[in-house]
Amino acid sequence: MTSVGIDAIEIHTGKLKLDLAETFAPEMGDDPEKYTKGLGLHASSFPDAYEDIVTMGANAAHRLLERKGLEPADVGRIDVATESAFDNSKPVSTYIAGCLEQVYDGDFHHANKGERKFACIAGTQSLDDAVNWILAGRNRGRGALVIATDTALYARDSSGEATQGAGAVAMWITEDPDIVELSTEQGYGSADETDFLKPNQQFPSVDGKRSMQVYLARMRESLQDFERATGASHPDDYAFIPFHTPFPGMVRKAAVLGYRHMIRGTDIEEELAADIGRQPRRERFDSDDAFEDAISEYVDGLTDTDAYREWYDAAIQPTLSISSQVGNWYTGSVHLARFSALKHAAENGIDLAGKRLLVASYGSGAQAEIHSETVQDGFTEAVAASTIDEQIEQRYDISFAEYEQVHDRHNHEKSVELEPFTQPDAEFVFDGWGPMNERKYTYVE
Ligand SMILES: CC(C)(COP(=O)(O)OP(=O)(O)OC[C@H]1O[C@@H](n2cnc3c(N)ncnc32)[C@H](O)[C@@H]1OP(=O)(O)O)[C@@H](O)C(=O)NCCC(=O)NCCSC(=O)CC(=O)O
Repeated sequence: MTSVGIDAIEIHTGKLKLDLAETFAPEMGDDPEKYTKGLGLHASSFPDAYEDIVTMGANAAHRLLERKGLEPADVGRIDVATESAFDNSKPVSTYIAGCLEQVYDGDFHHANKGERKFACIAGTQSLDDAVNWILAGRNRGRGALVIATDTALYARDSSGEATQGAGAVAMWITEDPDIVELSTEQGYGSADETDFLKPNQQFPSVDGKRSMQVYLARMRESLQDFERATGASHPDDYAFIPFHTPFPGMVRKAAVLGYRHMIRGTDIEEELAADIGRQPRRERFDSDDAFEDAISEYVDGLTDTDAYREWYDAAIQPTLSISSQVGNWYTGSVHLARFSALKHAAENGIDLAGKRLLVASYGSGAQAEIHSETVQDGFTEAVAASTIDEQIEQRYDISFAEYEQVHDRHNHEKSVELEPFTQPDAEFVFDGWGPMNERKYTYVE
């Protein structure tokens, strides 16, 4: 069967940085370790005054096309995933195509453009659409540009303010890809939930604690569904497990439950039995509550074992490095997690070619999806070309007063002017409003 997957990835972070421990925590009256240790977050990225979901997506896509030497004629689809759209009709992909047409001779009139919405999982769904389009043989030799772009802002003085972020991930989907090939097997866990939603409002209504439970429940269902297609999973099957990462602390909770599930009935469970016993089995308990208590106790013990720690440090921790510096990018978040892991492997000489990743996406409302990916020979070179470290390093570090202005600037209900903190350089910028209330963009040399 044709090998289809991700051939190139480019990332654009919002150019401003809010330091959560140094700048945000003191203003909130919080211990900085709530952020760095509890949530696992050091900083959030924010868009500067001239940035938004279109500029971030277009700049990531432009760098990708340039690096791969691609022209508009090579692109058969532009799929944008976002939950920060500002238009209920005209998709963000048309704005991004309009930006790119300013800098290329050709146009994208032949390219199918769309916008996917299902909270954070829409990025993975767009990837899926692109892969299926190629597998169906409808691409006529063209590739698909998939762009996940979001500005994750929460209402001021809400608890979600701790987990904000902004940026875009552009992915190039082709046959015989350089980075990863996607499995055809997938598992889903999907239910009508009200954990996090934005009913015609910019900032989410979110029940943070409940959203954590919904995340874990849907992840469990999707892993079970995946295993119906593939058979039981074992921790040794996967080099890394990139999760959707609203904040790294969420992944910590999901990882230990996934590990418990995967070791049940295996050699690892047997080896750990002397220390922490075997996993509680439901049939041995009189009530659900008693069973749940026993599971909690087992999971607490499991978290402290060397076997678990070593697995977590090798398969999970490397997926969190970018997220911990930039916060939640919603649709882009799981794709940052995959990229962090590949970057870690490339930088540490880990030979991943032929090894597999288990990619666990999630979107509130709520759905989880799990599939596997096989890393390709060209991954090291593809990942080494990224400028994400420099971008993170070069962000302008905002004060709390500046943060308040930036939040207002990007609040759709306020029209606040703001002097940029950074200087645009060879990139697309927001350039005001057109006569039909459309946003306008220019390329700054
Ligand atoms: C994550 C939050 C619930 C955190 O809420 P709170 O502000 O109440 O924080 P909290 O008190 O629970 O503390 C957070 C963690 O830090 C720990 N903690 C607190 N103080 C600490 C200290 N001094 N040292 C070490 N750890 C500390 C707590 O025990 C807890 O970990 P522990 O919990 O281990 O005890 C909130 O920020 C939030 O609602 N964020 C938005 C979440 C969201 O977007 N959900 C949707 C996900 S899907 C998504 O991305 C959206 C989509 O799909 O579209």
